[in-house]
Amino acid sequence: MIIKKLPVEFERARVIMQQIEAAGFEAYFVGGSVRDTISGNLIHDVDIASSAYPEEIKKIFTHTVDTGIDHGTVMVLDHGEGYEVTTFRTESGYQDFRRPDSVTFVRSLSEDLKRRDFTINALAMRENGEVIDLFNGLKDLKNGVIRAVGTPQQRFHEDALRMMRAARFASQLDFKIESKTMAGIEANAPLLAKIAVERTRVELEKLFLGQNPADGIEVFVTTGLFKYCPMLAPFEADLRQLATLSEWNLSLSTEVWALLSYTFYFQNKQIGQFLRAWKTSNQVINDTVQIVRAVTEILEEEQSPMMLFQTGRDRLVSANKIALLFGGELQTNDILAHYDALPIKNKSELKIDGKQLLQETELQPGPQLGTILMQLEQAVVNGTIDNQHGLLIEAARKMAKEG
Ligand SMILES: Nc1ccn([C@@H]2O[C@H](COP(=O)(O)OP(=O)(O)OP(=O)(O)O)[C@@H](O)[C@H]2O)c(=O)n1
Ligand SMILES: [Mg+2]
Repeated sequence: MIIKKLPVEFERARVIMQQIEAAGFEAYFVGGSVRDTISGNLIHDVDIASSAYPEEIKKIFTHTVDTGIDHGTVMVLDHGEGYEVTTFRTESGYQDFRRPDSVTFVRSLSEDLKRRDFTINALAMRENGEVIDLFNGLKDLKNGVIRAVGTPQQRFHEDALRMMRAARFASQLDFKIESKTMAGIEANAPLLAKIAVERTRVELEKLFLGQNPADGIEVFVTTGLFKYCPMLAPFEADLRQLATLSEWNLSLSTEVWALLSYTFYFQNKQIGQFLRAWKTSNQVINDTVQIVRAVTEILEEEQSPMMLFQTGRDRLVSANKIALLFGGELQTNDILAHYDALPIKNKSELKIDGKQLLQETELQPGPQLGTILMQLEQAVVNGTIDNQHGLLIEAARKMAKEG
């Protein structure tokens, strides 16, 4: 097979490949970009594999950066773009199921391709668009099949994350996993526990953000992979329930965590524990807490002004996506119209602050000051006091007297 019209990302990289070839080495496009081009999807990063050793690549090009020299990767800089060129390699001695003990550089493309995870990811392409298909990857790509290269057991022992990748590709590409590969995942699922949680997290997020999350989740649960992920083991039934949902619409990783937290009925504290176990950022934890609370209110059709205010526009959009998955009936636009009609959107818009309260009323520094500020904010958000400085001072004096 020859791909006649290459995406622009490849066109730009061709010059690099031609220079490597002119120096007497081989160079191929490999990995996801080849797979995605053949199946007509957009590509994001172009990976190049070469028979040249890193030192040889560095002699060919003036501008290079050692981005992963130990693994054989050098970045070649060309007109402001960077291209990762990785030497063909085999990896040996996978003691811990995740990182090879040593990387051996080789001169042969087939040695390199046969240690890749799936046939659809083991395609290579010359700079002229000619596809090299040593493992029937093209057929699997056409038929929508995820099949390990060679023996599944070996591939998953080399890197147990590949089992999550299989579930992720099932959703992302809407492909089916071939039966021996599936059996290999079932048999080796416990090895996933050895993988750094950050790596697993990325795959799980991609799974939920793919074309067919229901099928991806089905694989994740049926193979037992979920049992070897932080805090998911008790939730088989809930995960299965998720696999029955349709009209998937998530687009942000935070939405994935909010969906899971909502599904498992986690309270704020549990959301924190859950997401810390998955090593997400504090930002994701905060957003998730707010989104889950909003989903609950939206589904109960009681959107209080304070909830809208505290959730904020972007998180309301996320929350309603989750509510819609669970049969919510509110249009996102209607919720946003309510939000947009709030008297203030942000604390800083309140026409009073602590300093002014101290200067213009008899209030003293201390907890009462904070309480009164909060009550004023609530009153303005709920529309019971207009956001005017004089009115707020007056209300604060009254609160101070009553309090
Ligand atoms: N655990 C892994 C990770 C990657 N690869 C190989 O390295 C390539 C590039 O890896 P990566 O960019 O992580 O994945 P892609 O398949 O390119 O998918 P994506 O589109 O998400 O980048 C893969 O296609 C595959 O050939 C592998 O064999 N085993
Ligand atoms: Mg890639």
